Amino acid sequence: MATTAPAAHRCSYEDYEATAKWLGSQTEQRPKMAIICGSGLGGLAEQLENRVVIPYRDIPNFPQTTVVGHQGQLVFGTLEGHQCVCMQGRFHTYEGYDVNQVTYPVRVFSLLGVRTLVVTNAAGGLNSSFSVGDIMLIKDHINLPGLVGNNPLCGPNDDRFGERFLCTSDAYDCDLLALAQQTVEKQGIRASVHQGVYCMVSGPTYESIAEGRALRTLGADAVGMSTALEVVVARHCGLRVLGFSLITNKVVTDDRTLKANHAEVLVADNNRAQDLQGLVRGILAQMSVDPEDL
Ligand SMILES: O=P(O)(O)O[C@H]1O[C@H](CO)[C@@H](O)[C@H]1O
Ligand code: HPA
Repeated sequence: MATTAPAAHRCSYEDYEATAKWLGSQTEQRPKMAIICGSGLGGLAEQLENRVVIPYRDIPNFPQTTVVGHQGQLVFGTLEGHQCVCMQGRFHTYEGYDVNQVTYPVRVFSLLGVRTLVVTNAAGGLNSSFSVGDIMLIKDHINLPGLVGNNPLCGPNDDRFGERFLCTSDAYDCDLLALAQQTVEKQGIRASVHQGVYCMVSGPTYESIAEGRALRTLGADAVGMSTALEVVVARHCGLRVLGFSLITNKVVTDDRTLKANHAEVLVADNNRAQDLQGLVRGILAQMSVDPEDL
């Protein structure tokens, strides 16, 4: 039987606007910051004050989450003085969504007034100095799907969002990264936090031994099945980006008896998600709050 990639799901500017307008009618909160919670990392959204929770199923044009560890709701609220909107659950291409659906919320957030995107993910460690439970501050990415044509910016460019040819050499904001590193020093957690390169693959297969080795040779420190597409779209609409990977497993690069699995990913999240939450909160506490948020 022939298999085909999901047909391109074109979203018009009016679709994004309609979703943003609907969300704007559900809450008076106007967040300047959006946080995407990775697999098993939705706990951050529980920490928001003045929470307004909106299930994805109620939101016009929104996809639905299908992966264990991704709840499927937006949570508006305040974290360390910043008005935020958290995605408790994200979308992946391996679920059958195309790149425009996976990144749909990011453009909606930009229309809502969001200026900073914080992305988090669960990732497999490729760098041999990383341990399970470590945090990686993302300093750069390899957008493997994008490099071979599955880039959300392919197709007609909508200048209302951004320019045709996007530069991604500065995708992860240097100032935010420096602030994150300062917070790491302040919290005394330097031994378990690293800076590194995230490689996005499409999944849902975990890497073969040869693939794991190849990704390491390419220069990746961690690998996952998300994030890069969201970051590309965020940068296209001019958002600043700060990214974190929680290293939930070591990518198998030699021992054939070891097998990665999603249960192991969620267990590691469960054990270490609070460290990541503490770091994100510490960074936000040091970021100046937009006067409009007060
Ligand atoms: O990137 P997030 O959504 O955190 O999830 C990661 O964990 C899942 C695999 O265990 C994949 O979805 C991978 O991308
Ligand atoms: N590979 C790809 N994606 C992942 C992994 C992994 O080892 N762990 C969590 N997400």
